Amino acid sequence: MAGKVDLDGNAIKPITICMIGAGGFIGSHLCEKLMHETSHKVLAVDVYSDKIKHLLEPATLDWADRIQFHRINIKNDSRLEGLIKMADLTINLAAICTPADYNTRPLDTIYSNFIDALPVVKYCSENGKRLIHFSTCEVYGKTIGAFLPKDSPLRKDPAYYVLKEDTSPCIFGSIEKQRWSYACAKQLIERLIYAEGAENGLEFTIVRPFNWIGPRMDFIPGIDGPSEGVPRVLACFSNNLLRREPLKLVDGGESQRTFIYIKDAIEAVLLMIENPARANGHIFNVGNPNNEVTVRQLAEMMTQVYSKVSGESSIETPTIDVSSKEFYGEGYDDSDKRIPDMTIINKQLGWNPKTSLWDLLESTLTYQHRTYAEAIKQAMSKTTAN
Ligand SMILES: NC(=O)c1ccc[n+]([C@@H]2O[C@H](COP(=O)([O-])OP(=O)(O)OC[C@H]3O[C@@H](n4cnc5c(N)ncnc54)[C@H](O)[C@@H]3O)[C@@H](O)[C@H]2O)c1
Ligand SMILES: O=c1ccn([C@@H]2O[C@H](COP(=O)(O)OP(=O)(O)O[C@H]3OC[C@@H](O)[C@H](O)[C@H]3O)[C@@H](O)[C@H]2O)c(=O)[nH]1
Repeated sequence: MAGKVDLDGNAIKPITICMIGAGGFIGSHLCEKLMHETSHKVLAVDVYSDKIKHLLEPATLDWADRIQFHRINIKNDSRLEGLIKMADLTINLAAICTPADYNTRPLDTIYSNFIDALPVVKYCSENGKRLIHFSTCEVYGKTIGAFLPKDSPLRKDPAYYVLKEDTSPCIFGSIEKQRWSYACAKQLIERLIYAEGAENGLEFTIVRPFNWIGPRMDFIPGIDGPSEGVPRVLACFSNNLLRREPLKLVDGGESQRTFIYIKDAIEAVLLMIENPARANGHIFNVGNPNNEVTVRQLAEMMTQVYSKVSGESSIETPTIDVSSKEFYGEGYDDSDKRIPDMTIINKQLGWNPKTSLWDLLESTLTYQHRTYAEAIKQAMSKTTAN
């Protein structure tokens, strides 16, 4: 790693990073990248470590002295401030961030995304430490175009749907649509961080991920993680494919998303870590505007790709429609369309995503098949035997 330079040609000095939520999907990929490709140290904070256990043991690995796991719940642990003080940079990924929770556990969602993040911001600000905080593309809510008549030609005008960090409004539904509890809490913590920057000089970067997907995302119900519960769409559809059951399309699967491969997105985060002068004070969209599909198209593509990687033909009825009330319960609502504007990240960090949706699904579903197919077969044959 010797001789690595930043985007301005300056030598990159190894730093210590306090990574909160390091045991999650994004955290596990970021830890991997930092261990494999840099000399930085990581103080990894989480309540779980399963997704990074390959980086923590055995102690003989090349990077054994560069990663330490701290099993800490940041809600109530006095060790947090000490760890932030020991580090040069704090990255906060900890959150409840699965839509099935937003309307069914709104209090936990708001506490997790706002109240629990407050001390992290405060400790960074008081101790003069840099903070990279993970927000979400959900802070944009719905597009302006969603409110135009269905046949309006303006719906085709990017000015009505492309989401820009510095100009797009944040449009949420009514309070009884508790889906927006998450987006609203994330928006308020963004505003607080921004205000700490403006009034107290906090050095911060805010990341708005647009549907990052890949291996280790969420859990497969009944196999790992909680036995009950609804993960995000990649894991829901993977679970259906593995069990040879129809993929469920919520409210017709008409919502649109842009999906980005986790490994492309992690490149962007590493650039932020290693180029503070270019990243501080900015909010960055991180997504792939070229990978847009409706959820129905995603289901069709995943069905095709899974057939290819598993060698199994698809089932006769690959998808079924379900209402959002049936699937998520009362108070669900949805983002209609999410296309990130890439101007700011392009200008500041020269970053662009690379991987097509087909390619990222192929590598991700190969991983899902390899990791889960056997365990699912065994679990299903046990159920049939009982
Ligand atoms: N994956 C995406 O596409 C996406 C999109 C938008 C925003 N984000 C944001 O990025 C961040 C990481 O997302 P992810 O996809 O890796 O989710 P994840 O659920 O896999 O990871 C979050 C991690 O935080 C940990 N955590 C939660 N509360 C904690 C607490 N009180 N103390 C200690 N650890 C705690 C969890 O155990 C988990 O390991 C979140 O803030 C999320 O809102 C992710
Ligand atoms: O089985 C399913 C699961 C999900 N869906 C639909 O698929 C779409 C995507 O759902 P996801 O669960 O991946 O989550 P969303 O894209 O709505 O939100 C996510 O966005 C960014 C992050 O902040 C969070 O990770 C999460 O809130 C939604 O329209 C949802 O209704 C299905 O049609 N069927």
